[in-house]
Amino acid sequence: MKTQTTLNKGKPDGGASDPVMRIRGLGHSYGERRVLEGLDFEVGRGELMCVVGPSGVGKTTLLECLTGLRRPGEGEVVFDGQRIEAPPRGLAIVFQDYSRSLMPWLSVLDNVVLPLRSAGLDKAERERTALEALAEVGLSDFTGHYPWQLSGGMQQRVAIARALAYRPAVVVMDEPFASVDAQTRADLEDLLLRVRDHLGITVLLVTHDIDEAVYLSDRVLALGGKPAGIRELLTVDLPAPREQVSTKALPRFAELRSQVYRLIRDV
Ligand SMILES: Nc1ncnc2c1ncn2[C@@H]1O[C@H](COP(=O)(O)OP(=O)(O)OP(=O)(O)O)[C@@H](O)[C@H]1O
Repeated sequence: MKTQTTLNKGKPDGGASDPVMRIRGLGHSYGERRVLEGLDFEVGRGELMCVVGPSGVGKTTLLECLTGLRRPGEGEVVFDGQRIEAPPRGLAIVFQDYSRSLMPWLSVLDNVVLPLRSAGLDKAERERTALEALAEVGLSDFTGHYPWQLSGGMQQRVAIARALAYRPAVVVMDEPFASVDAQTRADLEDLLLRVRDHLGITVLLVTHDIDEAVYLSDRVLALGGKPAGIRELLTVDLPAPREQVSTKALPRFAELRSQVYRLIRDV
């Protein structure tokens, strides 16, 4: 089992000691509009990195380029030694809108099983893998329910289980907790930290919430400027394990929070 204390992969030049993703000279334009320019950084294996920046800066565009959903205009993204041209196996994506990502006519179990059909597993293996992933997110007692019978937070846990069932090396999440209430959000943040520690996966997460970015991250990637580049790749040197009340009460948490706030505000 990995612990958060071993997961601080940052190097001063934006590199990582054991990189799972390398981003080199990444840039992108929509027509004449230049959105991203000259991004160079690495994501360490097992690292949790949050991407922050003002609205419209290019966070989603960056995630799309990193996952192979969008081909960047310039530069390259290398995942486990292979240049990404399309969404690779070993990389799972979780979006904000769980209500549109789950199939309402399928049970919780079948929603998690569905994408495993292309994974070359037989029916019994698919079910076993899906049940393991549902246990990981604490939903073993709800496998026969339908998504519409669950709360928003539980539905997002199903979406996370579906991503985990693939046994990905990297999970990419775009504002995954933005549509739930504050308490559920805190619970899902802690679930993500537990799952990351337990499975040793790498997580890249876009968020507008500065507290969330500091609380979750090993490093925070702050985007800024027009076109956007890396304003800073900030190492979060908070002790592990993180805990909602005691971690957020630390003076260092407040310092880091102000630092990230300033990075986002001073565009
Ligand atoms: N498909 C597209 N075609 C043209 N312009 C786009 C497209 N997608 C995004 N843009 C523009 O590119 C810029 C960056 O958008 P993006 O969605 O990546 O930013 P963001 O930081 O994720 O924004 P937000 O925080 O508001 O979600 C914005 O100005 C947006 O209007």
